[in-house]
Amino acid sequence: MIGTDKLSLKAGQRQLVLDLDWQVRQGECWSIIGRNGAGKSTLMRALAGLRAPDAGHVSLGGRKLAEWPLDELARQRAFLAQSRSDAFSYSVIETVLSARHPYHDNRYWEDSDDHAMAIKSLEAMEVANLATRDVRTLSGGERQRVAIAAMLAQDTPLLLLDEPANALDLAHQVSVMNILARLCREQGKTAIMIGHDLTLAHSVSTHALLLKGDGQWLAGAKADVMRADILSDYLGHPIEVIQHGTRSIFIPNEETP
Ligand SMILES: Nc1ncnc2c1ncn2[C@@H]1O[C@H](COP(=O)(O)OP(=O)(O)OP(=O)(O)O)[C@@H](O)[C@H]1O
Repeated sequence: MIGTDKLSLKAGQRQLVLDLDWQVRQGECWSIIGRNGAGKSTLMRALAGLRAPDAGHVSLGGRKLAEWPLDELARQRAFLAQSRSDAFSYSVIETVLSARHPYHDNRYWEDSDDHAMAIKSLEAMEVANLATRDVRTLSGGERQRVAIAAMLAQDTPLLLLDEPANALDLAHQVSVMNILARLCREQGKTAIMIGHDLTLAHSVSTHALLLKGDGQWLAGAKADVMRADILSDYLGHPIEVIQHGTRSIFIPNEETP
């Protein structure tokens, strides 16, 4: 589906990711995990084709990202950025409909398919009742759910999400993550998401990519990678995993004085 070949990413002189060889297959749901500044968003932007690699390359469907025409790429992947600012007065429904632009070819206006998809996505995110509201009047969590709805409305095979649970209350964190996991499981979508909640990441992901922030990385099935010893090393803080029925709960250990 998407993969990297000897991908290197730098921030100034700092090596964030070095020689990343990584394959993500259709239907998989990956979490990218690392401490602040480790390079997660930088990698996500490179996967979306919004940032050029410093070395190596990203491939989508066996073709280098740089070789994809932008309109075709827009129908393959949707990207949820970590933050957004709304400079203009748009309604919620207009915001979601504008995300359907890659399907318009030479057409200016949306058709009933676009409307149906937009409403379905807003309903899935439980914000259909806000359809006529100005996006600038929404709360942080409501705005985040509209942004995720806009992403779902694009109906792309690949979903790239930078901290989708940001600003969401507990119930919506769980429901949004479950929707993403279900899209992968039942519709064969592929999701790659960044998140800091290890318990939530473990419950919905099939795989994890850990970044240390100095170039080192580790990728694999969550059972192999999301282990207390490995996470403690990558996150620079002792972490304990507690089994609760079938669930794994990740808690940071108290530091001894
Ligand atoms: N244009 C830039 N110039 C210099 N440093 C940059 C630039 N852009 C990003 N960085 C640095 O690169 C590092 C990686 O940033 P990135 O946003 O990818 O981290 P992250 O893992 O997503 O962090 P967080 O968990 O805080 O969102 C950070 O230390 C950041 O300050």
